[in-house]
Formats: sequence, structure tokens, C-alpha cells
Amino acid sequence: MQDENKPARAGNARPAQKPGYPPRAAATKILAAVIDRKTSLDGMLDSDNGNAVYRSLTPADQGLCRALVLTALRHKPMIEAAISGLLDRPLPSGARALSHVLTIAAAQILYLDVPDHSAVDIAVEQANADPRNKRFAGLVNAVLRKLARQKERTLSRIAGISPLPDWFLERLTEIYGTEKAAAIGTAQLTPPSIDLSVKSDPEGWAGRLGGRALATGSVRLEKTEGAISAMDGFAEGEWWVQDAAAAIPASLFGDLSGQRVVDLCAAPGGKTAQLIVQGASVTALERSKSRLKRLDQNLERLGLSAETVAADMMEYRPAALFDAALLDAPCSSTGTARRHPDVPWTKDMADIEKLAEVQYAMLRQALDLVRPGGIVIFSNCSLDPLEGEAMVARLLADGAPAERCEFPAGRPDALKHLFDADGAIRTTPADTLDGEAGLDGFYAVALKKR
Ligand SMILES: C[S@@+](CC[C@H](N)C(=O)[O-])C[C@H]1O[C@@H](n2cnc3c(N)ncnc32)[C@H](O)[C@@H]1O
Repeated sequence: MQDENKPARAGNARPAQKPGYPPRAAATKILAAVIDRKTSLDGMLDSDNGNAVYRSLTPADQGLCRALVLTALRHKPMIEAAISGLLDRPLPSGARALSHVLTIAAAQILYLDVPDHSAVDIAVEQANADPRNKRFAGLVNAVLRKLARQKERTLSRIAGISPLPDWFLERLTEIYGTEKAAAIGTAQLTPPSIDLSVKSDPEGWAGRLGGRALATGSVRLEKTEGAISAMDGFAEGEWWVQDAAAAIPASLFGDLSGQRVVDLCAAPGGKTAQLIVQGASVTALERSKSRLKRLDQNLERLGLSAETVAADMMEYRPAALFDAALLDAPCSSTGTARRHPDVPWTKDMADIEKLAEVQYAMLRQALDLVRPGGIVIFSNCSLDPLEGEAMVARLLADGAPAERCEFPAGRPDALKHLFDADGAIRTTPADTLDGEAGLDGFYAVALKKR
């Protein structure tokens, strides 16, 4: 018999569980970890090392669980407004677990193609299975049935609400203005396409894979069927998955033939692979051993080779200085919210300020690792100038031995509209590339060592 004092464990072997219960219970638990404990989604939704509840699901249920969590996070403030508009009085402030059950169920009713009755019945079963929520099972049933009945009316009522948390929307508005901040929010509602970087022949691979070659050389696939690893050219190591914006910073080095380049924050290696393909002799440095292992595996599949070093870049002392360095620094990742809609819910301004300090020290160290006249490209996927423009300006004002310079590849036509007055590149999910919407936020700047 179940111990009434303990919450029911998601995905366990309760005899009366309906089919479809385990992925929804897992999704609710994972949503709670993101919202209540600020746990990053990436680590949890991993078939090998992820959350135990997620790993216990069948592959099909893992797919449903992933879709539920991502959909709930993409639309969270809208879903909350939908639910609260149907309640006579607000949920008790401590009813976190209950609100997550309702959010996952409402995400299905409003945005996913699953039968409403399954979403409602399983949410009621979830409420009944958790002693904290049992007394609310009737309310869950009533609210969700009403939501299903009033779906269209509710969708138009919540359509104008930003999907972003308040702190993030306010900060983006401060930086980019009301219109662009709203467009960044809207971009987060659409699941991103899959972009590939290819070793060569983007047009040919676009044709073979049913995609489009962008002017920057990335291949964009609007839809894929089956596992990525089963697609043409994967096993042969002809391409790797990399957002079109993420491919910009390393591409701006242009031809690196004959140059020794250090990639200072290298794993999982998308940019390392680009640097090798561009002709460099690359040293790829990474602090995390497990991530470096992934980089090694990725390079092996691609048939590319680099010297790989497991080290903290702050303590790295090479025997000889490099011709160039790429510093793709750890950041708040706010530019990747289309792909990782948990980011705005797990990060805040304090994280951004802390990361800006880390990046300042890293960029200062990167300059020490290249020879005079050598180029450092600094990049990250934050939308916040504190981690980009302002940090670099501060470093130069503090007397770092470097000056801004043009990227070695110049200003490619396809990117001209993305350069700022200082010659740095800034992309946001509201920008377009080669006429296409759907881009991660990125910042990249080139500095020449004095
Ligand atoms: C944004 S990711 C890099 C992504 C990579 N450049 C790519 O394109 O695939 C940042 C990486 O920096 C690593 N890192 C963070 N601090 C580091 C340090 N002090 N030294 C070396 N690597 C570090 C992290 O483990 C993480 O893998």
C-alpha cells in the first residue's frame, strides 16, 4: 500500500496507472525541477545520464515527455493566465506541485495534438496519486474540462501575453526596445529548425537532406524524420548539428591554413571542427573531462583531428604562444531560449553579472595566450551586453593589451546587417539571416593583441 505521507513517485508501478501516465508524471516532475529548483533541462532530458524518471521511460514516452516540458516552458505565462482566468480564487501560494500538474495538462489542451480527455483524466489521476494534491482532484477536473470547452476563446484571450518571465522581458526591453523584445519572445514560441555545418558542399548536402543552404554555408532542415544519427552523411562524418548563428564566430576567422589556433572553451566541439576545416592546426582546451570526451567522439566521427587538452584555461601555460584564439565563453545562454526555453526560468540578472566577471578574466587570459599581432575572437550566446559589448569595452578601457579589429574574414555580405558600430556581430532570435527567421542570439568580436 502507498505511504500517504510520501508523494507518489512518478513513473513507478502503480497498478491502476493509465497508459500515458508515466510521461506526463515525468514531465510534471521535470518542470518542477526547472521552475522550483532552477535545474537546467539539458542534463535532465538525456537518455543516458538524465533524470532517473526520464531514463525509465520508453523512447516514445521520452519523446512525449520532452514535448510536454518544452511546450509548457515555451508558453508558461500564457498557460498560467489561461488557468487563473478559469479559477474562482487563486490556488494556494504553496500549491507548487498542483500548479505544475495543471500547467502540463493545459499545455496539452492548448498547444499539443493529444486528446483533451487524456490530458484531463491523467492530470486528475496525478492529483489523486499525490497526497498534497488529492483534495484538489475535483478542481483539477473542473478547471481542465472548462479549459477544453473554452479552448478557442482562451487562446485568443492569452494571445498577447509575452511568453517570457518578467525579469527577462524587462531586461530585453531595456536593451532592445519594446518591439524587438516582443519579437524575441515570439521567436521562442516556434521550435527551431535543425541547422547543420558541413565539411564541404552545402548545396549538395542541402539537396540530399531536403534542406536549404544558407548564404553563410549552414544547411537548414525544416523537418527531420527519425534519429539524426540515421541521416545520410552522419556516420560518414560529413556534417554536424550547429545553429546557423553559432557557426558565425569561427567562420569569421576565414582561411586559417598554416596557423596554430587554440579553442579555449571547446566542448562539444562544433567550433573546433570549423577551425580544423578552415585549415588550422587546433589545440582544443576544455575543463570538463566528460565534455572533452564528447568532443573527442565528435571529432572522431568527423574524421578530424586536434590536440585536445583537459585543462582550466585560466591555468593553461602553453610552451609557445598561438597565432589566434577562439574564446566561446560560458555565458547565461539567453540567446538560445528558442532551443532551451528553460533558460529564462533558471537564470537571472545576478547570473549575468557573475558570468560577465568570469568572461572578463577569461578574455584577459586569452590575450596572454596569443602572440603580438595575433587575433582573439570572443563569442557567446548571451543576449545581454553586460556579457558582450559592455564587458569588452571595460576590458579595453582597463588597458588590456589589445584593440578591436575587423574579423579576418571581413564583413560577409550575408552578415552585413548584423554588424554594430564597433565592428562586432550581434544576432538575436528576432533577426534574419539570408531572409530566414530563426536564429540564436550570439555576440562575436575580434581583438588584435598588441
Ligand atoms: C559555450 S560552451 C562551448 C561550446 C563550444 N565552443 C562549441 O562550439 O561546441 C563553453 C565551454 O567552456 C567550458 N569551460 C568553462 N570554463 C572553462 C575554463 N575555465 N577552462 C576551460 N573550459 C571551460 C565549459 O565546460 C563548456 O564546455
